Amino acid sequence: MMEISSLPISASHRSKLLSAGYTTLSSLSAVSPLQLSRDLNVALQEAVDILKVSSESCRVEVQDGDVEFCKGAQTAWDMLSEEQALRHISTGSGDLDSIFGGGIHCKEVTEIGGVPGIGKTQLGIQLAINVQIPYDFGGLGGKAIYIDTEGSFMAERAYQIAEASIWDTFDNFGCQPKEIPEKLKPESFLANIFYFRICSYTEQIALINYLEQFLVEHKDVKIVIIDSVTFHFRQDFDDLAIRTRVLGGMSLKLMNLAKKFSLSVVLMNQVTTKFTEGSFHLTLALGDSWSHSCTNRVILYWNGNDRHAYLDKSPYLRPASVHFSVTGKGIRDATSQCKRVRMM
Ligand SMILES: Nc1ncnc2c1ncn2[C@@H]1O[C@H](COP(=O)(O)OP(=O)(O)OP(=O)(O)O)[C@@H](O)[C@H]1O
Repeated sequence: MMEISSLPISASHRSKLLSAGYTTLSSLSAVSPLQLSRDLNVALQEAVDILKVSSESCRVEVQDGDVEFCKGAQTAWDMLSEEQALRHISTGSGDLDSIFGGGIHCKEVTEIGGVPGIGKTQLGIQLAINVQIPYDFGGLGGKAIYIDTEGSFMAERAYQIAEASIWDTFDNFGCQPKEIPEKLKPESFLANIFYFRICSYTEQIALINYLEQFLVEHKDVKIVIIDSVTFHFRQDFDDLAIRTRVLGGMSLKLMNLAKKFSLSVVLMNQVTTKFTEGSFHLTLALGDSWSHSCTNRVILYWNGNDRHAYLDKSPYLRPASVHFSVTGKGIRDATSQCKRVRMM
């Protein structure tokens, strides 16, 4: 029977496992991440990572070529406890976080739709920064992948948002500027965003197929942002049936990655106008063919001069609408005074 000593994990995790009585891999097969994090007194994410390594090492050859995974059963109570213990990624606005149920959830695909200029890219950059807030300061201490299909990501803007986010986080904890650790500089935050510029739908499909390998090599990535997910599919695809099939496959892959790597996938999407019941409504680009692609969907829209967000789809939260703003510091609770015409 395989021993804990053969697991490719850190020496400190190995000794914590042994001290807590986990001596064989099979002793880990039925334990939930939450239970393990309590037993070992480590962060939930560390427990998830240990269990992932353990289940990978626990593959047994059953017959010629057949491989089976030894996995313990998980109860609904374990699932709920895990979900409650998982940290969410803050949008920078408490109000906006509230309609997502406390921020953007890991293990889920969240779609954010809106008209040009409403702030989708700003929100994407903010999330790529906020996912890096250290664990001790209420964040995930993760890294980000930013897949830019439109060329709208601005590194200079990311620097500004990082500076403000670092300052606000430490300020909330009553820290003085000199107490901010050296490694928590905007430069380091930018260095933790893996940026991919995509210029066609074939590049996008190829990158999504490659993502799993990249994530295996970069396990600390906790968010993948695609801005915007449908841009090249709207521009370059003529055959609608094939487009629907390709998009369906892509969204399934993204959902699986979110679950497997316990990370959040955020898909930015354009909205278009649709004429129904005698009036124009805003609908997400690619409409019905794309409607099952995400777990949660939020639509950003103008209401007079104000930016609002509407929770359009969620498996467990009721529809809600909040006011938010885009400021020099990034996404914040509403204060915006900018002038716009009503669009929804
Ligand atoms: N430094 C800043 N200070 C305040 N507001 C800003 C700043 N930078 C950008 N904005 C606001 O964000 C808007 C642009 O938002 P963003 O690029 O995120 O829109 P978008 O929804 O991604 O649009 P598109 O679909 O065209 O990419 C600007 O019009 C401006 O109102």
